[in-house]
Amino acid sequence: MNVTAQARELLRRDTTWPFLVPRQRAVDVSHQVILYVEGLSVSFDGFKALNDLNLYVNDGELRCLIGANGAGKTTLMDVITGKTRCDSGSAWFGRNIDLLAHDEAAIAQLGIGRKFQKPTVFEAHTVYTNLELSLKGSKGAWSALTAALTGEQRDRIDRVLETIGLVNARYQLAGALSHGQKQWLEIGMLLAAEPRLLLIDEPVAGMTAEEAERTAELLTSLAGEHTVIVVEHDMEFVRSIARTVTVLHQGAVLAEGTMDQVQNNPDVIEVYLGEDA
Ligand SMILES: Nc1ncnc2c1ncn2[C@@H]1O[C@H](COP(=O)(O)OP(=O)(O)OP(=O)(O)O)[C@@H](O)[C@H]1O
Repeated sequence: MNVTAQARELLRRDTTWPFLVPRQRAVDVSHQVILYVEGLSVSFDGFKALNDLNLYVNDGELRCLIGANGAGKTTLMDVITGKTRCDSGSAWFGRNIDLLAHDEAAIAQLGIGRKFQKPTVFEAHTVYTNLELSLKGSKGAWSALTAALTGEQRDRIDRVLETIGLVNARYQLAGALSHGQKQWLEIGMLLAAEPRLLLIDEPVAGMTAEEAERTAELLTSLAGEHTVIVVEHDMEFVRSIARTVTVLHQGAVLAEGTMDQVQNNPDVIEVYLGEDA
C-alpha cells in the first residue's frame, strides 16, 4: 500500500480506530447467572430504601420486578446502573465484573442498558438517525451524523427496526411518532448498542391496550439473546410476559416465583396484592 492509500485507509470515515473503540469485557455467565445482587442496603437520611436485598437473575431471563410505591425498585435499578452508591452489599455482572467498582458511563459500556419510563428520543431526528446515534462505538453525535455507516452497522439498524416494528417509519421524525412507537424506538436505541442486560421501567404506562400487547411481544422476543428486567405496576401486563416475578417490599425481596405463586403467597396478598385479591 502506498503512502496515500495508507493515509486514506487511516482517515476512512466509516471506521473507528481500533484503539478508540471501547472494549466491552466479556461477561462470565458460566454459572447461568448474569446478575448477582447480595446484601444490598441503601439509606437516605437514615431511611432504608434497600435493606439487605438479594437478587439473582439468569442469563437470557425476562424478569418482572413488582412492588408498591416506595418498595425500592428504582433504587435497586439505580445501584445496578451506578447512579446511586450503596452503603453495603455487592452487585456483580456475571461472575467477573464488580458493578460497584464502575461508574454510570462505564456500566453502560459494559452492556447494561436502561430505559426510563418517559421516552427520551431525539424528536427532531428521524427514527433511523436516532438508531444511528445509538450504535455501539459511536463517537458522539457529530461523527455519528457525518461518518458513513458500515454495511454491518446498516444491517444492525435494519434488524433493530424489524424487531421494534418500525421498518415503515424509518424516515419519520421521532417527534411525529405515537407514544407507544416512541417507547419502542427507545428500546431500539438501547438494542443498537448491543446490551447484554436491559432494565426497563414501566414500559406500558400510558399505552393503549394494543400498544401494550405489542410491547409484550417485543419484550418476550428480546429474552434469550438479552436478559431483560422489567419494573411494572400493570399486573395484567406482568402476567402476560412474566415467567418469574420478584416482589419487593420495604427494600427487600418479599416473594419470588411465577405470577400464580406470588399472587397466592399470603405475605404478598397481605402487603401488596391484598386490594386485588
Ligand atoms: N434520593 C432520595 N432521597 C431520599 N429518599 C429517597 C431517595 N430516593 C428514593 N427515596 C426513598 O426511598 C424509598 C424507595 O424509593 P424507590 O423510588 O426506590 O421506590 P419504588 O419501588 O421505585 O417506588 P415507585 O413504584 O413509586 O417508583 C421511597 O420511600 C423513596 O421516597
